[in-house]
Amino acid sequence: MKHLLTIAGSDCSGGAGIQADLKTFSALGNYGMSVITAITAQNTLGVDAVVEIDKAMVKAQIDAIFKDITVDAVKVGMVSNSEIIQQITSSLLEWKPPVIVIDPVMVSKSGHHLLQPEAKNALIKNLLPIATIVTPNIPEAEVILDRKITTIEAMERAAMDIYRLGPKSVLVKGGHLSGDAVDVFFDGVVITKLSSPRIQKKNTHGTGCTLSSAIASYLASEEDIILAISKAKEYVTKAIDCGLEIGKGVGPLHHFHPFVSIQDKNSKA
Ligand SMILES: Nc1ncnc2c1ncn2[C@@H]1O[C@H](COP(=O)(O)OP(=O)(O)OP(=O)(O)O)[C@@H](O)[C@H]1O
Ligand SMILES: Cc1ncc(COP(=O)(O)O)c(N)n1
Repeated sequence: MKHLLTIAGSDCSGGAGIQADLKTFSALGNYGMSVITAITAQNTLGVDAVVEIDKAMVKAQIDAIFKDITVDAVKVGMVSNSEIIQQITSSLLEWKPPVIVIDPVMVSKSGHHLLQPEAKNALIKNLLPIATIVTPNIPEAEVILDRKITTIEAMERAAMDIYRLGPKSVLVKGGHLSGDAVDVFFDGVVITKLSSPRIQKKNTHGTGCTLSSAIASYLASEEDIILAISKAKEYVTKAIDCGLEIGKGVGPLHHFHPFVSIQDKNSKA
């Protein structure tokens, strides 16, 4: 069992953020821990309110974990503002976890800004360079590079250009294009495309959070990075396929234990 830490925002409705991350860590057999950067009041319909946590409290949470417990991998999600970003960066540089997955969360599926506009540069200058892998979706890659991305070829160029900003590798996620769900990975040498059939289901709240947490889980187990991403994509694909009809809007994914078949889980859902 590996020790996984998520540094992210809380989603009280349980579909995204810290809650999705912890469910993913557990489903993949790991011990999950959390540092909360913001509390959101949200549900399957949208985000009603956000309270950011003071950077001193973010630091205190990180220190409390690292001075006591070995951390095998960290996933960073919603980070809100530049003060919190700078704090997380300096804390991670101090404690040096072996794996850092950065999911540069900017806007919720429902359209609410989760990263303040002033924080974009801090995210690019501070957090991206310490990432083992950064996992932008297409709208996030567009904000990072300040240009439109509408094709898989443009995703490939985007992965290479984001790599130049300093992360060890980049995965540009294709959930926002049409056709097959194709993600593009670049490790500085080779482009690898990972494709899965697009599932025509509406309950996809928290797909990005789930994928990045699953990547962190598999990297903690020292999987080869392409194998880790492939396994994580397989996990998120199954979780979308079993998405739950909970709430009146875009419902959450179903986090299931890999040893339990989807059919068993469906009959219980
Ligand atoms: N309908 C779908 N069918 C199959 N795979 C999907 C679908 N939607 C997204 N994916 C996959 O889910 C993963 C997350 O991608 P996506 O682009 O949705 O991230 P995201 O926008 O950051 O998610 P979110 O903001 O909902 O957390 C990727 O591997 C993507 O290819
Ligand atoms: C706390 C938090 N973190 C991340 C997301 C992104 O997830 P989605 O794009 O599915 O809304 C979210 N809605 N809330």
